[in-house]
Amino acid sequence: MKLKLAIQKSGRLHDDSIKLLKECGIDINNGVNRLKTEASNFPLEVFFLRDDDIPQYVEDGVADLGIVGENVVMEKNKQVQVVEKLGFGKCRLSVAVPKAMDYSGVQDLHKLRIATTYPVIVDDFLKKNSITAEIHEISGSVEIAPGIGLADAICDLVSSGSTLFMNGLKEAEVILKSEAVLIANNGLNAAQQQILDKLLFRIKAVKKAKNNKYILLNAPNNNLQQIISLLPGMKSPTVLPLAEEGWSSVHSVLNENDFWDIIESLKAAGAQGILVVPIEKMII
Ligand SMILES: Nc1ncnc2c1ncn2[C@@H]1O[C@H](COP(=O)(O)OP(=O)(O)OP(=O)(O)O)[C@@H](O)[C@H]1O
Ligand SMILES: O=P(O)(O)OC[C@H]1O[C@H](OP(=O)(O)OP(=O)(O)O)[C@H](O)[C@@H]1O
Ligand SMILES: [Mg+2]
Repeated sequence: MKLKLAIQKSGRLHDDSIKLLKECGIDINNGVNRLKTEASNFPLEVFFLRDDDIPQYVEDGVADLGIVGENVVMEKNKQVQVVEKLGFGKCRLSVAVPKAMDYSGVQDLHKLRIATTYPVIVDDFLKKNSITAEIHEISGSVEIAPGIGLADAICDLVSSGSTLFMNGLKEAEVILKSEAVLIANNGLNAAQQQILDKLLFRIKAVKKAKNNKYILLNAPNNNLQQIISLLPGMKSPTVLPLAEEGWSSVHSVLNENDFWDIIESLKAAGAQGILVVPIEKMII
């Protein structure tokens, strides 16, 4: 028994999808132009496909699992379950208008022609806001549409905003925020579910590790309690005596988000020789 996983053949999600599998300890041979491969050390077969097709394949059971953006899951609207957010491919789907346009709110989209590759999501957004506009579906290079007179506004993915900027557009409305997700067929049997659980266990350990750092520091014993109180740790920090009298080595795990604030407080409390090390896997 093997699970079949569909990932993007090439494009924004390809490399990170392969990297995630590697970090999960799954070896796949993804030679150039291969459209299908098997993991050598995990019950997984990998298909390389256009991302737009992945939700349909997962609904049909041609693939059991898929890695796609939430934007594609919403647009395709197939019967699949989203099992895990993967933390990469982060972007937003936004409406953008020409920089010179006087835009003050969604009502300004009324009667405009909007070019997009996301007609379903845009239609839904317009309906929810009671706006009547003309959706012009195109399959790529969306940002160029207003500049060549094809549309008055667009709806497309944005991350840095540089594509909008280069095409003389400005972001007007964020319709949704998206990242890559693992989707699964709704009818997995018990044996398939067991493999998925095994994969999910590894993905969660990799994700957790990415959000955390291992920290080591030297603390003067006379301020040890204060320094320990600043460090959460998985259970509680490890404290070891240093060879030099009056000092201890303190080890702990810190969340990336709290990181800089805590480092500053630690320094202020007399901590020295602070080392911060990435964690490869983290199992709680
Ligand atoms: N600029 C971006 N920054 C971050 N993530 C992005 C960005 N653009 C797209 N993505 C995410 O990556 C996914 C794939 O984007 P890509 O541009 O490679 O799609 P595509 O051109 O439709 O590829 P395909 O050839 O597979 O159909 C998008 O659906 C989205 O979830
Ligand atoms: O805000 P930015 O950082 O500029 O990113 C946004 C651009 O990225 C995506 O296209 P991509 O570069 O993946 O090319 P594509 O047209 O081949 O999908 C998206 O369709 C936007 O055009
Ligand atoms: Mg596509």
